[in-house]
Amino acid sequence: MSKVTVCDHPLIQHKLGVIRNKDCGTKDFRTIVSEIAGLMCYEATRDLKLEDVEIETPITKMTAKQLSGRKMAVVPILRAGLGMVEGMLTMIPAAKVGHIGLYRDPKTLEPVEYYCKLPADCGQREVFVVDPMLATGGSACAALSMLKKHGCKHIRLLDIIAAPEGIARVQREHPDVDIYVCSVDEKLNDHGYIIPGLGDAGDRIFGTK
Ligand SMILES: O=P(O)(O)OC[C@H]1O[C@H](OP(=O)(O)OP(=O)(O)O)[C@H](O)[C@@H]1O
Ligand SMILES: O=c1cc[nH]c(=O)[nH]1
Ligand SMILES: [Mg+2]
Repeated sequence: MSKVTVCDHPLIQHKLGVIRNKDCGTKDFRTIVSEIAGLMCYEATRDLKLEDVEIETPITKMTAKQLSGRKMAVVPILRAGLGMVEGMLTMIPAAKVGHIGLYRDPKTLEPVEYYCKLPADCGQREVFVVDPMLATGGSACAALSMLKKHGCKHIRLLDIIAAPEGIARVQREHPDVDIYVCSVDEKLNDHGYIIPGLGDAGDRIFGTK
């Protein structure tokens, strides 16, 4: 069963409070989403493997550490997930970036696919799927299925805010995928929006409403 980690670091929780506020404008919203993504990346990479490496400091020889596990990839779910890419790459600059285009049909709430471009070797990589919102879980589950069809076997899902319904669906359909969130909110409203949430993340990042 997917492990759910709530990233409860005070800096993350403070920043989350700022972007939830309806008066937070596009510029600040975009900047802070990126900052939160960087901090979430720190939590979501905590168990990466290290190996010893012999180096020489300006003073003496020593045994240092370096990452030894799989190479990494960041995969945003378009559009809102794009807001988390830069923050992720500040922490893991060598990661490749794939893109999955999905939007949620406002009437049916079903995800509609419109784009998929992944690194050729994504099956060998540790994949970090990023999207600020996990609501019904339809978009995340569709993205995870697309990645698995392309051979990805080691996937983690990072969402800033999740509804309990979305977490339950990912756990049911993709029990091998661990989930990292900053908050598990109360519930969904009749239109599939997270309560209290922060509204439409894509619109707030790109200023489209
Ligand atoms: O869990 P779900 O019920 O599928 O909802 C979550 C999805 O909805 C939002 O995207 P949206 O469809 O608004 O597309 P956008 O990023 O282009 O705004 C959000 O960024 C997720 O991808
Ligand atoms: O609350 C929600 C639900 C889905 N997508 C969003 O951007 N916000
Ligand atoms: Mg949207």
